[in-house]
Amino acid sequence: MSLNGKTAVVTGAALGIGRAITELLLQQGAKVALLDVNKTASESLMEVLHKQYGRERTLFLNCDVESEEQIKAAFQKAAETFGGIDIVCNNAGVLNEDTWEKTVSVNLMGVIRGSYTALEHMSKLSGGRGGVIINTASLAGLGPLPSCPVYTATKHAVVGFTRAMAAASTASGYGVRFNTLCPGFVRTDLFSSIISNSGRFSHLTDATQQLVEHFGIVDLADVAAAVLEMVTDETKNGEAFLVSAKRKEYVRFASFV
Ligand SMILES: NC(=O)C1=CN([C@@H]2O[C@H](COP(=O)(O)OP(=O)(O)OC[C@H]3O[C@@H](n4cnc5c(N)ncnc54)[C@H](O)[C@@H]3O)[C@@H](O)[C@H]2O)C=CC1
Ligand SMILES: CC/C=C\C[C@H](O)C(=O)/C=C/C=C/C=C\C=C\[C@@H](O)C/C=C\CCC(=O)O
Repeated sequence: MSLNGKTAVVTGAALGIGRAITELLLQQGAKVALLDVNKTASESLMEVLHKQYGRERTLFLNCDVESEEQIKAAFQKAAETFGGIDIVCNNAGVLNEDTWEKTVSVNLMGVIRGSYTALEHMSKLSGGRGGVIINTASLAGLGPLPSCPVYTATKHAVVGFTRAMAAASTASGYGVRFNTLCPGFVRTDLFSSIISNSGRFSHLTDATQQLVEHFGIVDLADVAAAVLEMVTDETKNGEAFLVSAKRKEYVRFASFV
């Protein structure tokens, strides 16, 4: 699937993985609506993107994925500006075991809000033209991160939700593919916050460091490339792409039926 003329919405687009996804989608010819709460970082990135891609193919929308109202307004504005939505990356996420309710609200509920709002615009049953939704989980969506049990729970939930939505979409005829991205450790602001944000489990950060040493640090470019593959390969639906420094593979889940 070529991305020329396609429209993407990326949440958490201002920094880290979201920025890398945004820049790769733009390089591939897409138009991108960048949704984020960090206005300073977003405006700084938009200056860079305007110089590189012009002003017509990007749109920054200040949007907190904890707010249903803000998500709906941002997706509506993106659809009106670019004439529809083809690709959504529900990527915004936080890691904080102290403010764990917020972690759930952003990482899990934000992905659910984004997925359901995206379907309103993309589903062929509601006048959309179909497309693909990529939800960002984590390696912590596949295995336990002892210093971050709530973060781990949100990421496991994103994997399960996304796989179930892929099956529901196929059964319903929405024409929308759902896949989940499971990156390993990536040097971003979120990664750097692990020690200060482990809360009552801060005594376990050594165990996390051992996991970092085991899995290594993966490049942002490799993470973004995995997203591009799941976006452009129209055979991919219900997949979880594990991307670490040493492994890049679609996860094989046990089947009980
Ligand atoms: N850095 C890592 O090692 C890994 C990160 N992830 C996941 O990747 C995603 C992106 O994380 P990073 O790029 O590492 O983090 P980051 O902290 O560098 O960037 C996160 C972006 O999301 C935005 N954001 C945070 N809360 C928001 C909200 N309520 N509404 C809208 N935007 C919001 C931030 O302003 C920021 O621009 C997250 O879902 C994270 O859980 C997954 C695996 C590995
Ligand atoms: C330090 C946290 C920094 C960033 C958070 C980010 O989401 C991240 O990179 C988290 C990584 C968590 C890894 C957690 C546990 C790994 C568990 C192992 O049991 C293996 C997990 C999956 C292997 C999959 C497989 O098929 O073998």
